[in-house]
Amino acid sequence: MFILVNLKAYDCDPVAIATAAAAVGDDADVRVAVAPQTADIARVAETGVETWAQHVDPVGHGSHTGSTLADSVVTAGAQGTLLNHSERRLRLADIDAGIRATERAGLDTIVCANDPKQIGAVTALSPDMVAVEPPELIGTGTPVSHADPEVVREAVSAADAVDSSIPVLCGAGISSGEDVTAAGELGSEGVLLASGVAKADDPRAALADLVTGL
Ligand SMILES: O=C[C@H](O)COP(=O)(O)O
Repeated sequence: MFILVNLKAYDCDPVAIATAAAAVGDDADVRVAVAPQTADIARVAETGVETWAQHVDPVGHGSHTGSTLADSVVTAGAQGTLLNHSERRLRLADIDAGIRATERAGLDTIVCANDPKQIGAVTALSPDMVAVEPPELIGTGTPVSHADPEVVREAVSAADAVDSSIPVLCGAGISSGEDVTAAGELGSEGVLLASGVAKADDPRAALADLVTGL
């Protein structure tokens, strides 16, 4: 299982969480990555944890004030980026252009989608991975793997029908090892989570709990 912790814009210590994530991942031999704010990518990457961007813009070098380039996050130390997160929606053409920009930069992509139909559509654009996240469960602490297992199963089927080589992750409300195990049993090859770690009183303990069943 791949565990990607998205720190969003939460008021947390990205370096402390990254350091803990690297240690927990190493100890458990589980792939654990952290997606901090863009401005924190370099110092998070310096901890040795696998580092992801939360978003890049579908543009190259040029007159694009305020844009985040795929090349720039690679230079800062990112290995991959989320695209089309529920809180950073893109038009289909921009998702496609974003994936092409990441390919040129050598950056992996996880394209997020709300539901199985959208998962089928974005899988057709050939990202490295896709992630299904029902928006109504994001940040609730109610795990998608328990609250809506069918959406995970159907997302896996929808992606498989288009390209079975593209792994499907799920996210929303995931906060425990039990949730991660349940996600795996539904066919998910990873989880995308945020508040369960970023808002935890003890993020290291929260991270350790995530890998307990793996
Ligand atoms: O990127 C992460 C997802 O939006 C899930 O967020 P959450 O774990 O706070 O529900």
